[in-house]
Amino acid sequence: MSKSKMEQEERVSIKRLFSNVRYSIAYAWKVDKKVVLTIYIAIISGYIIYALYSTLFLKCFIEMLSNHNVSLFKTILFVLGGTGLMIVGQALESPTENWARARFVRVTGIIQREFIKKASNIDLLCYDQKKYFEDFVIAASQSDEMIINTVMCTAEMAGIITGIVTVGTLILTINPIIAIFPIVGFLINMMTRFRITELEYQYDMEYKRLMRKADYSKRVFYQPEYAKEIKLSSIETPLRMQFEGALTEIEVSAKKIGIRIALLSLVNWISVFTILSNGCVPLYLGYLALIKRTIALGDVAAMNNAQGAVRNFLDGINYALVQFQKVGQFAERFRRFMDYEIQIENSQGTKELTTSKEVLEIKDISFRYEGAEEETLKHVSMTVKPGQRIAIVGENGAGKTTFVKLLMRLYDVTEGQITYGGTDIREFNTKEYRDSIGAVFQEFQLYGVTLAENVMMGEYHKEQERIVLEALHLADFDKKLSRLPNGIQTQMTKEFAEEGTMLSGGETQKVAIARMFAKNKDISLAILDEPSSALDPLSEATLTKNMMDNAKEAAVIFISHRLSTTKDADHIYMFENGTIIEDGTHEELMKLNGKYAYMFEKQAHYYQDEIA
Ligand SMILES: Nc1ncnc2c1ncn2[C@@H]1O[C@H](COP(=O)(O)OP(=O)(O)OP(=O)(O)O)[C@@H](O)[C@H]1O
Repeated sequence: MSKSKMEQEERVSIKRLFSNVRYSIAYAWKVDKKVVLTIYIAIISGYIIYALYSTLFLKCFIEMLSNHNVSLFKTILFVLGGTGLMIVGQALESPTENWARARFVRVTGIIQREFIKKASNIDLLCYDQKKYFEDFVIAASQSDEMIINTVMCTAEMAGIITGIVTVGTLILTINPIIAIFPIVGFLINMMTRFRITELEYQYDMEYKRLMRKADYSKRVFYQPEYAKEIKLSSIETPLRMQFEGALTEIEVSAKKIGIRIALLSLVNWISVFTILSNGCVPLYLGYLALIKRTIALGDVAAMNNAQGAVRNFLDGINYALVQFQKVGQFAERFRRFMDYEIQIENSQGTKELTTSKEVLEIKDISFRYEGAEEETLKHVSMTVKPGQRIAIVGENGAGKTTFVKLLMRLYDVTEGQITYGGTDIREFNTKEYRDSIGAVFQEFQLYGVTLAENVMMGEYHKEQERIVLEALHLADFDKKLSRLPNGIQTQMTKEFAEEGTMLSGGETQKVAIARMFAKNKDISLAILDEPSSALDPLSEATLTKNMMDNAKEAAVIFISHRLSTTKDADHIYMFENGTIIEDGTHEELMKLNGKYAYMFEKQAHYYQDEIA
């Protein structure tokens, strides 16, 4: 996508900015009404007091001094009253803001929790959508601060507007022409400031996008799992080039935008605002008082102060508007993320899942990944009966993993239908449906929690000890377990604890397999996507047998590149380029003498050569 197109996509209309700000305030209000209300009351009161003090107070004070009928005592009392009012105003503003910021820590916590809840539940397909993924990353890092800033900046704006109305009323009652000076200055300043903020935002987005690229290379260099390969290969070169490229692009972008911002700032700085306010207004007031003699000295002082206050207020509004624009733009991403309607993961279903073993029917399904040019799976059909052992074989990229992802409803089919016991799987509650499947995928992770939690893939309670030990036993993990310092309570990975245990690839795969054994449920389908790729031959034989036995009457769908492990399957499907090109038993496929037979013989030859 070209850069200008990206910029266009990032641009948020004024109407949408307002709507985003309203959204953020409503969000903060929902989370903590008291803090929002206190901030508004304190900041608005502070501004009203400041407005009264800097205009009306001064006017009355000068009038009292020029009026010989007012006693000194009354004048002192008046000054003390005004000072007291100002102290109250400041006391309201500053400590309240500090209190609110401290209390916002709680609000931040609530926002982060809601965010994590949503993030942990989003559909897998979101990870494939670049735009959505970027919203996700940015919302994760900025959401809480953005909501707090929205409340603060709108409270400031409300306070300033109230202040302007207060001071403006005074100016209008004395001489409305004075009001023109700060307003003209304000309009010019506002336009330049708005453009500056827009450019800063563009730069910020560009910076974040490029830094993600640079950060990736940085991460690869300091994470231990990459260290070995980096030392033994030249992958460092393209990674460094990518890193350098990103940094250079950041510099170019900073330079280009920097010049534009500097020019606009100059206009902003030589501000007509200053010239008008500090030059023209005093001259005009002097002319009215000394030449025309239409206003009193008290009014001159009050008017000069009043227009100064308006100028300060308008300057404040300028700043608040910039903040307003920023928070409105960031809120756009947070909002898009929070408003995303989770489809698959939240699907509650309309049909009850049966507990009896039923037929799984794949009816002419096709699937295309988001943004992909062509379909990854094309018109695939198959019937899987309870207790059957089904093998899926095929070259890399043939679509085998994608197929099992569809069976688990990690994605929905683009065309066709998958039914279980005659019911479309989209009509079941997603969580319940997935719970009825035991799966081991070729990609697995070891998490920075205890071994027991890694096996249970959730909370672990003492009464589950037997389940965990049995699962690890079936996964051929006993030998390693006996050497772990705290048994199943051993902390895995070194993420949080220096004494955390690292496992080998094969050992980690055994833990992943143990997860399936620990599933304390009578599963209806077992999906094994190359579950033994990292295992030694002895472990592979033991574990394959254990997995098959554990599945009992459940159907097993088994993906493997080693055709020696799949040849005993009841039915074998050979995938190529997203379609099934051959299917049958091992004997039938060998007789067919097609692609399967060719691959099988090649592999058999390889094993024999190896043994010889
Ligand atoms: N998230 C994704 N977005 C877009 N395309 C994808 C995605 N995941 C996989 N693909 C593409 O789909 C095709 C099939 O991938 P899949 O992982 O299903 O193949 P496979 O048969 O399991 O391969 P292997 O034997 O290497 O594991 C590949 O060309 C891959 O690039």
